[in-house]
Amino acid sequence: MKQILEEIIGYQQLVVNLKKKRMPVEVLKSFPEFSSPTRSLKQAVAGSEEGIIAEFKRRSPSKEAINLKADVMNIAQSYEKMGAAGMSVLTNQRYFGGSLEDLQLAKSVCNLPILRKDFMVDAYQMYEAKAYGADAILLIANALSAEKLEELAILAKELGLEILFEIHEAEEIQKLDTQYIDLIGVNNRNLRTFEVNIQQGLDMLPHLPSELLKISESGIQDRETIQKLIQKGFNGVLVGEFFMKQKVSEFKKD
Ligand SMILES: O=C(O)c1ccccc1NCC(=O)[C@H](O)[C@H](O)COP(=O)(O)O
Repeated sequence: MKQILEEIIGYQQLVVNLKKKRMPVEVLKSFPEFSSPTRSLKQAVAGSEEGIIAEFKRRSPSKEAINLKADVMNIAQSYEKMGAAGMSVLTNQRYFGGSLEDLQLAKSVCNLPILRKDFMVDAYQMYEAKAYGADAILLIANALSAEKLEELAILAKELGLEILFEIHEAEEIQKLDTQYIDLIGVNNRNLRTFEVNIQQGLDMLPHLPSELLKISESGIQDRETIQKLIQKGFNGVLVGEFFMKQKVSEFKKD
């Protein structure tokens, strides 16, 4: 059976090829956000105590429905009030129920830097991310070759987008030169098996470049775990399901 990561990447390339015809890069370049300054996710995380990147996620391949009726504008404003350093918006429709319009709406109602959380496989998606208001993009180490990662990283930088470089194992850090990396995301979820192991992420900390900000991603289900991860040396956390399952009135500062 084809594993989910390969399936998503294959699907993504098909969608990108269709989108390139429907909305050429030249059109994306005419969007107002394309020429607007970006907000720095890196600085926001560095300047915040817990470095929370709160994610907007309606559903997922591992959990299916999480919060299907969630209102992105309401959630974006609530994340900002809660004191999040940044917001992550899943823009993949088929697997996560998200869209670029969600990203655009989130950007329009809050001052948080916004990460486009998606499976980036093609230069076109960098232009798209910038046009719809992203401040940072995700590059997943084990989804692409080192050559492709570098090609996309160079373009992202040219467009003023920051890069969250996601790894699942310490050696994957070598796939992209650190000059391109703004934040390292250590994914606690194995994207092939969906197994979550927060301790494995913690064990990787001493093997990662000390000068880079480190974010623990996925499977974080309570405040105590956030505090533990920060105490042990992560600069921030990326949390989706835990927040998306709460009522916005329950979001707390600590
Ligand atoms: O969340 C999934 O099931 C998933 C499956 C396959 C590829 C990626 C997946 N998630 C993307 C993410 O990176 C997470 O949404 C993010 O780290 C937040 O995770 P969580 O706090 O567990 O919702």
